[in-house]
Parts: sequence; C-alpha cells; structure tokens
Amino acid sequence: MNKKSIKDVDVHGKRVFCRVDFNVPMEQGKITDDTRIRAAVPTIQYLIDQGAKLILASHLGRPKGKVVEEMRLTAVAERLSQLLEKEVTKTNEVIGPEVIQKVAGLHNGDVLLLENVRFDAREEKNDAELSRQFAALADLFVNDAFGTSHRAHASTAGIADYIPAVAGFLLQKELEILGSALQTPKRPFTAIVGGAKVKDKIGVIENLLTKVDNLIIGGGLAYTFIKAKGLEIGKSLLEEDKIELAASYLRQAEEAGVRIYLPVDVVVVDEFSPHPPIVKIVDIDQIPADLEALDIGPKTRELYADVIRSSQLVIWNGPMGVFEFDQFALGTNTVAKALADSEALSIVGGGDSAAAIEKAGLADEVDHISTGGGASLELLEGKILPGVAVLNDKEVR
Ligand SMILES: Nc1ncnc2c1ncn2[C@@H]1O[C@H](COP(=O)(O)OP(=O)(O)O)[C@@H](O)[C@H]1O
Ligand SMILES: O=C(OP(=O)(O)O)[C@H](O)COP(=O)(O)O
Repeated sequence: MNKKSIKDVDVHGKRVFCRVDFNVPMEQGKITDDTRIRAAVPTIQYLIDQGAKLILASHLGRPKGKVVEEMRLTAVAERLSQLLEKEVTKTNEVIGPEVIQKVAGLHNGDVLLLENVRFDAREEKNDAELSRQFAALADLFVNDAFGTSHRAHASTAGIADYIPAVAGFLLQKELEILGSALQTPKRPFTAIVGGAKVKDKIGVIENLLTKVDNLIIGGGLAYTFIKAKGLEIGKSLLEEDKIELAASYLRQAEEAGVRIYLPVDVVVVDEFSPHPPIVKIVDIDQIPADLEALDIGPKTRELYADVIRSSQLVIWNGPMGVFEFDQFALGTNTVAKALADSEALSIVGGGDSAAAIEKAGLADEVDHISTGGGASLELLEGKILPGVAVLNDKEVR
C-alpha cells in the first residue's frame, strides 16, 4: 500500500482522532458479536503504548442524524474497556463543549470515545464544518474503520482535508489481504451476496459481473431478482424501484457468460418472528401472496453448496436468510459450512456474515473474515474507497 500508516508517524503526546468501525450487532442493549471491536484493538493498543491521546469515533446503526437512545455507544465503551483492561471515557455528544473539554483533559495513553457520530446529521453529508470541528480536536487522523471506508463521511473522509491522515493496522491488513486475493483471482471465482441492504448491494452486482464466474444471490436481496424474473414473491423483501435494474443484470450476466444462482425453493412464513405460526418450504414459483420468505430452502442449500465446493476463490457477503432466528439460519449455516469445507480461498465480509460464521463456530475454518461487507464488495469491484483515497501517500525516496 502506498499510503502512510501509524508506523510512519510519531504519535507520542499527539492528539489522535481515530475512526473505527464499532458498528456491532446489538440485541436489547447487548452486543451479540464483538468481532469489530476486537479487530480494532491492535491499532488502539499501539496508539496507547506510543503515548498518544486517543479520540475514538464510530457510528452504530443508521440513526439518520438524530439521537436514538438505543444506538448510543455506551455498551461499546464498556466492552472496549474490558478488552483493553483500561478505562475508556465516553462523551454524551458527538461534538461540542463537552467533547472539547474532555479532549483537553486527556493525558498520554488516555482513551476517549465520542458518541455515535451519526447522531449528527452533518456526518453522513461529509459536511465541511463538522469535518473542521473533528479536525480541530486532533493533530492526526487515523482511519482504521475498514468497514466504513466506502463511505465519504465527515469522520471517514472530510476530516482528512484539515489534518494529516494515515491508515491503522486493520485497514492496512484488510487492503493487503483483499487486494492480493483479487489481483489475479483463482478460478472458478464465486461471489455470494445476501443480506438486506438491497439498495447498497444491488449496485455492486454490475461490476461483479465483469469479475466473477459465478454469482450466488441469497438473503433479502434475492427477491428483487426473483420478481424481475416475473415470479411472485408474496410479502418478501422487495426494492420496487430496482426491479428493472435487476432484470438488466440478469440479461448482462447471460451475455457475459456469468452464471447467476438464485433460490429455487424458500422457507416462507406468515409473521416475521422467531416462531411464526406458519412455516413452509415452497418452490420459488409457489410463494403464496400472503407469506414472506425468510430463508433459502433445502434444494437451494444443496445447489449453493455444490457451487461453493467447485470454486477456487469464494467471497461471501451477507446472510442467506434471517439467521438471527435459529429456525431460519439453515441457509446461512450451510453456506458457512460449505465454505469451511471447500479447498477454495475463502473470504467472508460484513458484520452480519462475520457474526453468522462465528455463531456457526466456523470462524477458524475460513481464510479471512473481513470486517467490511459493503467495503469489501466495493473493493472487489475495483473501486478506490473514499476513506482510503484521503490518506497521505508514502513519500517516494
Ligand atoms: N429473506 C430475508 N428477509 C429479510 N431480511 C433478511 C433476509 N435474509 C437476510 N436478511 C437480513 O439481512 C441482514 C443482514 O444484511 P446486511 O447488513 O446486508 O449483511 P452484512 O452485514 O453481512 O453485509 C440480517 O439481519 C438478516 O436477518
Ligand atoms: O456495517 C457496515 O457495513 P456492512 O453491513 O456492509 O458490513 C458498516 O459499519 C457501514 O455501515 P453503513 O452500511 O450503515 O454505512
């Protein structure tokens, strides 16, 4: 990587604004998977050991510019404090007098965590004033939020307009591993895309079609494609205004000789809950109008596992179903197991996919678990991520 890292600068006694991705899955105020917090510890620990005054910033969820009590970073600060075996002070606001005062009180090696940066509507607008306010807190910007580096926001990109900017260890490691896997991909190369962020993920498919041999689509994302094929999807997740786009991708794939795999059967329910009264397996052309598909069915599981087993490189992003409910985790677990068993170089990306593979106890069986879902997909597309582009280049000797 030709970008400077924290090893290239002297941080002793400096105020360091470090963007991390602590966007962890939560249930009833409790963190259900702390992978992303643990992944940031090497950078945080290094900065502490070097005597930096550390200001950490992260988002959690999508509070849309307002304070949402359940999305405060309180539980995250507690977990980080346990992992570091050190006090982590958290502010109650994103920016303002309280933050300025607490930053002024930092000693070398102290750690301060700002409140969820997305409580401030200016964050996602990459607003210059907020970027300046963040920059004014610190002498150096460190981006270690690989999972959010595909977003050009005030704390991931804008801040770098005003102070020197370098990469943290996690960002560096992710770029190296993903970069080398993608440079000359082993073939057959299969991408598996699932999850629920249809709007975000559908866009990457066009570029993926120029890179992969097989594209497996599952999770909530699949139903916009099924609909595009002219089939009924009942109450399943649908992005109405993306149906045309999905149809055009199906055509493009055919022209490019890329095989797209969609569910051939699904598990449908009458209620989005862990134990719905009605749970049925139906073929894909038989989804009843009043039911919703929450997982792929047994024939699809087998089909997807076969494709994975015959691949040499597999990149997986996004669960195949609502895996948080055990009853609908079979599709996701089958993919996880096939990936673990296969000879392929296997890379898993995304908060939820990482959580799913941890939950299945297979984390050690895959080659790399990336902390970024959307970010790894955009990298896979060949894009330069905004949170990386803003970092200072290494000096050429
Ligand atoms: N068929 C489905 N209908 C609704 N939601 C789904 C479906 N399949 C998967 N999901 C949901 O997708 C979410 C993960 O989506 P996403 O954030 O896009 O994945 P990742 O974090 O791995 O990138 C999970 O909470 C899961 O419950
Ligand atoms: O969870 C994240 O992305 P991912 O679900 O694609 O891995 C990142 O924290 C970015 O969050 P965002 O997609 O709300 O910008």
